Amino acid sequence: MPTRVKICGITRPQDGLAAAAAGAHAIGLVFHPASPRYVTASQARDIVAALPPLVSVVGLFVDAAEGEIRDLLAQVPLDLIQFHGAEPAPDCRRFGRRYLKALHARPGADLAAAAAPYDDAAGLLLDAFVSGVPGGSGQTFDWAAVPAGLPRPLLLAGGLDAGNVAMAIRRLRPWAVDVSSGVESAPGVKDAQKMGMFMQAVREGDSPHG
Ligand SMILES: O=C(O)c1ccccc1N[C@@H]1O[C@H](COP(=O)(O)O)[C@@H](O)[C@H]1O
Repeated sequence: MPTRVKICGITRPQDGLAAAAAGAHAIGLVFHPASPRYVTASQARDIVAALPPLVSVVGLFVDAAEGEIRDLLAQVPLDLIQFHGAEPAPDCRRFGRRYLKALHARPGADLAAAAAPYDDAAGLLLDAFVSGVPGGSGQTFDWAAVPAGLPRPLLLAGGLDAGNVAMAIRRLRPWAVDVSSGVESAPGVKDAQKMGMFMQAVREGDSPHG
């Protein structure tokens, strides 16, 4: 099965289109105001409207208030919600939507234990832990910390780029990889060439001859 790719932190319709043209299966929209990739509901709607069909749209929140998330869900057609903070499982479930739960690979963390409560998640996304930065840090983490038997499909994130993603895929065989800063020319501005090179590297990681 080819590794799925989510390109996160799309802020402009042309970047969403370029991600889809490069072959991304999903794009991520960041609804965390402190992020350089933050988009409003209106910007998000414009990005979604420009996308071709069959590209999934993931809305990313970091410890957002329930009302804020409900408000967004009413305004923007999202396929999945990504919870990228310290949201407990009941808070992720209460919207009745498919969700991804991000877990941060703090040194020494027991990721299998951290994952256990999210047994109804559509997927578990593992990202680097960087103090004070919830995500989009461009930092990798020690892939040896990834547990063998996660209860849900693994989405690998954290500092991926065209130079390391093939190695990550060969080593961990994740269901999907998720990239943000590794395919940018500046924070929040995606680079079509880097996205193309990333997709090519994913194919190399998937290839038995790679
Ligand atoms: O992208 C962001 O700005 C962001 C902000 C807050 C939480 C999560 C965020 N992005 C997620 O972080 C991972 C890793 O990013 P990177 O590739 O290391 O830059 C990314 O895949 C997003 O899902």
